[in-house]
Amino acid sequence: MILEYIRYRIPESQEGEFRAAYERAADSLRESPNCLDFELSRGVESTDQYTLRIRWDSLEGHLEGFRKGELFQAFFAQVGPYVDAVEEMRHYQPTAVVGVGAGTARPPSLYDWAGGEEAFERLFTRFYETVPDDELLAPLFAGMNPAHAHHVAMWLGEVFGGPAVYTELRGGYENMLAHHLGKAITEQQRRRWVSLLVDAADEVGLPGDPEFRAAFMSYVEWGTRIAVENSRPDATPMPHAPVPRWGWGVAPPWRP
Ligand code: HEM
Repeated sequence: MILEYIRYRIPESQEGEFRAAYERAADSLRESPNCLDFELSRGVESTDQYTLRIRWDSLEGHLEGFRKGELFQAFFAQVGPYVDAVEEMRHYQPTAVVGVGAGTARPPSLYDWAGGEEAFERLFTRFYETVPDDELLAPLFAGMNPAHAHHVAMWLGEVFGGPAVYTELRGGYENMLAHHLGKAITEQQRRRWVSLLVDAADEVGLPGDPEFRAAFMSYVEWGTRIAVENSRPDATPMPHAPVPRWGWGVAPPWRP
């Protein structure tokens, strides 16, 4: 990703036409697959100053993709008359100094909302207490590692925004995948796994609010279906992938 800044000085007499020209030119940016986003802002202290900030996918994306493509012609047809008013036109590379201020309201992670590490331990301890009594799941987990509940709690905690302990201590995605390979999990077993997990979530008092449960279930649906796919004898799963980081989706618990 690369940032482009174009700074203009526009006399008051040309301001209206300049802004109207940019409104038309903006269509080319909106249509460009190389453009991530953009904004034109006007100086507060010096109202004749304008800055256009464009985030491009890459320097090459801007110079080769956009500049040499048809969209640029339409763009330039609008803003070309203001070339002489350009004071700076440069690319900038973002640094590691980035952040979101406290003024931007963000909900806590799903991990914190659930109650942190202890909540996931409770959940999977209870869940794996019920598994040996289940006729569909018991055979699959017959030789289960005694620390299995703890390991899956670590995995889920990491997925839901907790510390990356499964990655650090248990080998991340690759190890989780290895445990599912060749298991030939059936759809009935998957459904039962989900159903017992929901029962356990209720029994151990995981938050029951619609927002949390919607996010929780969305991961459980996704994750169990992937487990089934990867467990097929003829599966060719991705050998490497990051541990997913799940969020609230379209229904966070509160809004600014
Ligand atoms: C969201 C869905 C799932 C997640 C996040 C998940 C996660 C995990 C993880 C992290 C491990 C490895 C634990 C370790 O490091 O020792 C594991 C192992 C295993 N999983 Fe899953 N799993 C999911 C779904 C399923 C389903 C649907 C089944 C079967 C119905 C299943 C059956 C197993 C089995 C049999 C093992 C090996 C247990 C052992 O021998 O220790 N998993 N799972």
